[in-house]
Amino acid sequence: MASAAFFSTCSSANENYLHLTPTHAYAKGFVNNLRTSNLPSIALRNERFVRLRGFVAMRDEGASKVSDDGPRMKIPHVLTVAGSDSGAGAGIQADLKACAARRVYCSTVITAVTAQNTVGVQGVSNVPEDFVAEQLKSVLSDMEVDVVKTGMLPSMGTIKIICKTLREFPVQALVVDPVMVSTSGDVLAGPSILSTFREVLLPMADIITPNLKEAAALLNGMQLETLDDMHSAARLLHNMGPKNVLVKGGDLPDSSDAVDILYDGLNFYELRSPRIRTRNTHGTGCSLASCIAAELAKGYPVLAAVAKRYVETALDYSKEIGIGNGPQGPFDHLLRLTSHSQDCHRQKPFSPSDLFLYAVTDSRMNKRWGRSIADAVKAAIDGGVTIVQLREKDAETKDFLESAKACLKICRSHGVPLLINDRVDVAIACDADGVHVGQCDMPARVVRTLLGPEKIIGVSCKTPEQAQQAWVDGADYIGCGGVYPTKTKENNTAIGLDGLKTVCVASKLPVVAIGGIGVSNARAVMEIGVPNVEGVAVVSALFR
Ligand SMILES: Cc1ncc(COP(=O)(O)OP(=O)(O)O)c(N)n1
Ligand SMILES: Cc1nc(C(=O)O)sc1CCOP(=O)(O)O
Ligand SMILES: [Mg+2]
Repeated sequence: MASAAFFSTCSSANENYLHLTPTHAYAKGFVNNLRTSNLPSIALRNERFVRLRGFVAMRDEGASKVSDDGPRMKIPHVLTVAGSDSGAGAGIQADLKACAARRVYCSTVITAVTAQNTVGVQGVSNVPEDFVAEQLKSVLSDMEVDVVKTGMLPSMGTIKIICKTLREFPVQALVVDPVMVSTSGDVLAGPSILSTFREVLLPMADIITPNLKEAAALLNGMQLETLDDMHSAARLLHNMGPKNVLVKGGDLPDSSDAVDILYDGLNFYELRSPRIRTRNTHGTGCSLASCIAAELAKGYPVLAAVAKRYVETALDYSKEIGIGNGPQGPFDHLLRLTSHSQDCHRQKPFSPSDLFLYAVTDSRMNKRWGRSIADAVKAAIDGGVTIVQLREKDAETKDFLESAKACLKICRSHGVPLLINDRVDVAIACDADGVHVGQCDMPARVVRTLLGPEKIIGVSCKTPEQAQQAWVDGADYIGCGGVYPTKTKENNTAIGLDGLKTVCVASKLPVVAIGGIGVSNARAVMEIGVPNVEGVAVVSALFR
């Protein structure tokens, strides 16, 4: 039965849950209690970002405004300044789709219009520089842009106008994708702009994202053929002024992996992922840069923002689509173009906001209530949980697999991801959305190899070092706890809110807090003041 304390929480939200099952009602109580605390968390993200970037003043708009017509939530906003691609695989069109996929608003300033398809670029018409300036002013003077991302900049004048306008309307970050040559090999910005690029734009950039050809062009034709060459290029480009350099090694010969090098002036990070063999790679550079801009706009630091996984997933997903007859096709940014009839049976791409209310099942608790795992999961989803993990420590493998399949059906039909605790074999067998592993389970790096780029991987972490390793291993999020003492997991040390904060600050991945969390203390967890706490994971508060 639901407790009196619970109902007092609910009645404060003016809702009557007496007709609901306890799990359903408890989940609703969480959602109501946390929903209001999510707004400050967005505010804190923006505040932290401003601090990270070294700006003295907070933007005075804050996270949410209250006007006569109700509250207005601040939405992360990227402005892309780039060329239009009539084939819509790259340029402005790719940027819009990538930002939409990352759930960020995207406004556009068009610098050139290209007649382009999967064969190549048939024509280019530059937008007059004055009109680029006018578009920039229209957007920046009115809308609260967080991050500007640049793509095709066809003339020195255009580059100078952008830099001048950004000095007048400063934003939190500038992402520069130094587009010079299209994937088809057509020149989009000639050598005449190189010096302006180096001298004016690069010093203002928070991150630049050249591929090997672009890095070579910026470095006067330097040969880039090995990983060592990429390290040297990143260092030399960093000397030109950008705060971070991402040299993309997709074109590196003789490499089975796609390796990018990120250099922040202090450390090199080798970002390695399996090379995805597909013709549909047109627009990957624009999309990755937009994705980075989108994550920066949400408040993530640069290292976490370099979300290669999104582009990998989209490429992997789009291998079979056939658009156009040329050698390089566009990919499916929103993962919506195929499997029309089975939309509800396909996995959605992971979003950190999925972690908001994370239900972890417990076979003993379900048994005590005499209900199946699937019934428990259904009730939790009806109550508003945003992700489910099946943690069935006592179940026989065969029964676990059957339950997992039943739960997956329910979860997919509600758009809620389903993860499996510990058992990678069960996850593969039922095609679950991912796996959650602890420090004594299969290493996340091995799990990633087994599950591929599309699946969600979570790792339990109690220390900053473990959080760093989870990121290196290719996890999507970390579970951090126990925040409070819990009876659900034996011999589990509680790290408290301070311990949680220490791990979150070190983590480049989104975090879900776990351990002893209930309706009464969930808000305190969400409000610890770090931007990457995305939600709370609970067992007994939902299922006991
Ligand atoms: C979201 C989340 N965080 C942490 C854990 C704990 O995982 P682990 O340390 O592997 O312990 P067990 O759950 O396997 O006992 C979790 N399951 N979920
Ligand atoms: C499964 C689990 N992992 C933890 C960790 O600290 O990693 S705490 C925990 C149990 C959480 O259960 P409850 O919500 O009932 O306290
Ligand atoms: Mg485990």
